[in-house]
Amino acid sequence: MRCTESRILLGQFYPYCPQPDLTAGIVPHTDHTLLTVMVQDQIGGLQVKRENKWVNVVPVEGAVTVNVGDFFQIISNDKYKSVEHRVLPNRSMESRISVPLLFHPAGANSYGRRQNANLFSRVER
Ligand SMILES: O=C(O)CCC(=O)C(=O)O
Ligand SMILES: [Fe+2]
Repeated sequence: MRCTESRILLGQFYPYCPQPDLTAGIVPHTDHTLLTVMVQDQIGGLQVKRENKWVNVVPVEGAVTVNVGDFFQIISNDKYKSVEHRVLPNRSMESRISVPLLFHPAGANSYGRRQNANLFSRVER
């Protein structure tokens, strides 16, 4: 499996949201990636689920955020969990920008693991 051959770079723009209580933002999900590496500005809004609670991912200047994706969970046989996350509607008067780089496995249409006692069966994409 060539883990880093398929890459997608996204530029995401979150304008100020005047009615955040009526807006979903980016709904809770896990990334269907191996890894997601993201830079973001200082506005914030990204949250990860930890011990059943939503926790803010506080932006740190010069730092990248790295999410373990679904494929990492699969090939690690559940040792590393794909992180559930969401983005709240932007309450700041300034727009927010994030730039995630998504790393997907490439070169095969389905993936499984060779260890005994796999927790996951094959996954088609
Ligand atoms: O903009 C963010 O902070 C996260 C975006 C995200 O979760 C995604 O694109 O999958
Ligand atoms: Fe995501």
